[in-house]
Amino acid sequence: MSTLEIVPRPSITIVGGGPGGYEAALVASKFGADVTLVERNGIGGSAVLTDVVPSKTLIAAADSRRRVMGAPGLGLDFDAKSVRSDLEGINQRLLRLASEQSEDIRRRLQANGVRIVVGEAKFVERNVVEVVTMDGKTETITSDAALIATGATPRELDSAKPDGERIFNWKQLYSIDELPEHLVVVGSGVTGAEFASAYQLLGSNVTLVSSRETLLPGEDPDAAQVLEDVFSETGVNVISRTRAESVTRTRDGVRVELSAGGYVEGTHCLLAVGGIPNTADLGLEDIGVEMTPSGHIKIDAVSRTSVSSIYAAGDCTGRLALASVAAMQGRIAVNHLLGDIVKPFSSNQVASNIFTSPEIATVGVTAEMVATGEYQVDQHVIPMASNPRAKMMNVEDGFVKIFSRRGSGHVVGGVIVAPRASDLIYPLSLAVSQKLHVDDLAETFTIYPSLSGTVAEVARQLHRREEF
Ligand SMILES: Cc1cc2nc3c(=O)[nH]c(=O)nc-3n(C[C@H](O)[C@H](O)[C@H](O)COP(=O)(O)OP(=O)(O)OC[C@H]3O[C@@H](n4cnc5c(N)ncnc54)[C@H](O)[C@@H]3O)c2cc1C
Ligand SMILES: NC(=O)c1ccc[n+]([C@@H]2O[C@H](COP(=O)([O-])OP(=O)(O)OC[C@H]3O[C@@H](n4cnc5c(N)ncnc54)[C@H](O)[C@@H]3O)[C@@H](O)[C@H]2O)c1
Repeated sequence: MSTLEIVPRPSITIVGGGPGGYEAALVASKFGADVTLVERNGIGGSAVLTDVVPSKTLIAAADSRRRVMGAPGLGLDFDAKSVRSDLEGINQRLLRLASEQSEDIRRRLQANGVRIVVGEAKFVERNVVEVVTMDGKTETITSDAALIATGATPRELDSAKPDGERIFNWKQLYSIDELPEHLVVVGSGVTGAEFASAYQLLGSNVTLVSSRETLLPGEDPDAAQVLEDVFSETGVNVISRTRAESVTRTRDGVRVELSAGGYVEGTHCLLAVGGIPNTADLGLEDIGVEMTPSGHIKIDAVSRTSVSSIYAAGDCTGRLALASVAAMQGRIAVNHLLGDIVKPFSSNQVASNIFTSPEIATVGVTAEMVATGEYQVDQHVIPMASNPRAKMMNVEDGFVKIFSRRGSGHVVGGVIVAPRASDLIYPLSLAVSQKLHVDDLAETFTIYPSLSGTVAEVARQLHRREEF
């Protein structure tokens, strides 16, 4: 049951202006709530200003360089080696795009009647938030309900402090004007893999320090293997099964001490060792909001915390740290608290993409769930290299994999490793969320020739004849 059924025009305070917060604000104001959004930095949050938008814009430039440099392989005759990356220009463009997008969202929120308060929020009671505004004043906001969407901050190692000159976290990277000659990336999660891929494609030498056996722990192992092979072919030096013990400055670069012994030197270092939730200074313990040992806010499937009038969404909750998930959780929270029909959040339907070259997109059931016996599936894989359009485009790496539920034939998951896998995954995502059968995919027209033809072909291979 919703908490606000009997309030005619409920008031909602939203803390955090990232996708978890701003999406919820738009839905709540559309349904007539009186919405105040508090943000201490910029509207759009880290997603727009420092994380998703800047990194994907950098990657767009890196991927364009890859395609230009690969053009002689298609029969175009020019000196592809002379394509130089103007990092200063790339960074100026991506920061401009991020700031314009932030401004677009701010305008949309204001046009929808959302009141924006710039400042740092803290709960002083369950229904009272105190905001220290930019000019040092304190504003007190009382509301019927609240949504916390405060995101996360890069994790730091005591022995490797980012200085924004040679040692960086992912938010500081965009101040570099000259392309690093040798970038050492510490951490082989999604952030580390994406930046390693991008900087190598822009022209840097890249060393990736991975504490794990394989890249991208937790992701589809076949996809991680494709990326390892690509890294090996393109010269990204991966040092596995060793942690960075410390990172220090040398006279003209950095030195990374490794736990397995030895060290690696480079000109710059990126620390991509995960994030910690922004929940420490919100006053949540005092008002009874339960947290996990890692400092994330505990929520249920409709984003409600242990206090029924307070909801939480996004990276501060520790569920799949994705902008799309934050936005979905925020929408679910607002729909629930306003008494609308809500489909509870299901991680088994989330689609995500790793923006390396090639991209790695996944949806639904994972290889790990299959391996642990959580799901009984049939699966089929077809390499991209066999696709006619891929041959025309000189695409050699990647594959399409589909998982269908054994017995019923419904599509429950899939993986696509290909250029623009982020776009190609949509039919599989639709199939998973709408419980489509492999035959539905198989019988749907695709374009000839197209990369999506392989999606339909994999589905055809999973067709089972009726036994009479
Ligand atoms: C390098 C990188 C690339 C990524 N790329 C992708 C991608 O391609 N696709 C994808 O889906 N996800 C991506 N992610 C993940 C994505 O950035 C996060 O999942 C997303 O930002 C979460 O949104 P959010 O609303 O929870 O938090 P955020 O976007 O972090 O926003 C939270 C906001 O809350 C504000 N805030 C915090 N505390 C307070 C307070 N006390 N008072 C007022 N305001 C406060 C912060 O200033 C911040 O603006 C990436 C992450 C990283 C690190
Ligand atoms: N394209 C996208 O959607 C996208 C892009 C980037 C990040 N994200 C999301 O953000 C979240 C965080 O990802 P992330 O990659 O920043 O963090 P992560 O926690 O997933 O990975 C960090 C990695 O660093 C390793 N590590 C920690 N300390 C180390 C050390 N001293 N030396 C070497 N390795 C060390 C960890 O073992 C881990 O594998 C993820 O949930 C991810 O999905 C999404």
